[in-house]
Amino acid sequence: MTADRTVRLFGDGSGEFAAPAQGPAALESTGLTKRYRGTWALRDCSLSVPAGRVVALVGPNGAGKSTFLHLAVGLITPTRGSVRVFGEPVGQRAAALARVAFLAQDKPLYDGFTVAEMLRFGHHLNPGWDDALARQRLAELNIPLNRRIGKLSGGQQAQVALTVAVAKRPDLLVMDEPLANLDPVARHDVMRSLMAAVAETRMTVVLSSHVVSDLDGTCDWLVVLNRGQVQVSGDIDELLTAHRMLSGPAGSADAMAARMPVISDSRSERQAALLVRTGPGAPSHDPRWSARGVSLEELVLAYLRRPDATSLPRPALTGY
Ligand SMILES: Nc1ncnc2c1ncn2[C@@H]1O[C@H](COP(=O)(O)OP(=O)(O)OP(=O)(O)O)[C@@H](O)[C@H]1O
Repeated sequence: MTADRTVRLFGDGSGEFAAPAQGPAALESTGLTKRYRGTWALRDCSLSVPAGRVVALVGPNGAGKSTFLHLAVGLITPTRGSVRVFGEPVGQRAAALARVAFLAQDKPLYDGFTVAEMLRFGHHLNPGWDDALARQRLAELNIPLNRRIGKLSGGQQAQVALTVAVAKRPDLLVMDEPLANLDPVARHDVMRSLMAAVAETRMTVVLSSHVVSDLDGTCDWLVVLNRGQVQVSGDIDELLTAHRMLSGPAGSADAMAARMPVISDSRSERQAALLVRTGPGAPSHDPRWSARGVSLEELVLAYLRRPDATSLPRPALTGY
């Protein structure tokens, strides 16, 4: 028996990752499918997010992000498949949802309440409420308790909504577009205060966003949803390590592209740039070609432009 129960399945150059196998996943979906009348909002989504991660759920409009998050917190029921939170099936046991806080796209605040009244409301509804944490956060943010929610700026409202969610002391915090409608400074402030809360509470966070650059440097796990399907799920550092941008003569681009999975391929008359997935089994480079690392944004955009390309974990083998 090895101490690390993760079994690495690298070796064939496919660049696919083994899923970590320690403890129950914070969030796990199996064949998750949701159909609204004629629309398949989500199709056969299987993924697993380890506990303690900060997960970026990205995808274009209509990709199924909100549907996935609503299924994960039991607000809607799947057409097929299932979701588990810390090993407990969502929808069958209240225990799963007691550990979850959900921040919906339209922030769940009451404009007519003062901030203090909002805290009292949160306290009343949540047995695990941490009032000291809520008040400390709001004091640090200089948000007055006697101000009506409707009179706060958009950024302050987002901070109050985040504070209410964090004060529930969830093990899993799920947020649907928490940065939508915020200016760049407010987006940065909300992410910074989210990271402070994560450092303090060690909760797992899943947040959706359109703006990948907002998530870069703060999230450590990436899920890309596209057209209702999971295209990418994995540790961001591992994903970045496993992808390279290759540049070289267009004349030998076909030969290079045949060697490894190409996620994006852009060519001019003389030059070619290939974003590829490499792996330990990948062949060494042709000296006429140069390679560089990719940014998270480049990686996400490349996959979104190639809906048929995937980078998903293989099943982890435990106990061997
Ligand atoms: N209640 C509903 N009834 C019918 N169709 C729906 C419903 N909710 C979502 N859909 C459809 O399901 C698909 C996925 O929608 P969803 O809102 O989950 O995507 P999204 O990635 O969150 O999009 P956005 O980034 O625009 O918020 C879309 O085609 C949408 O029109």
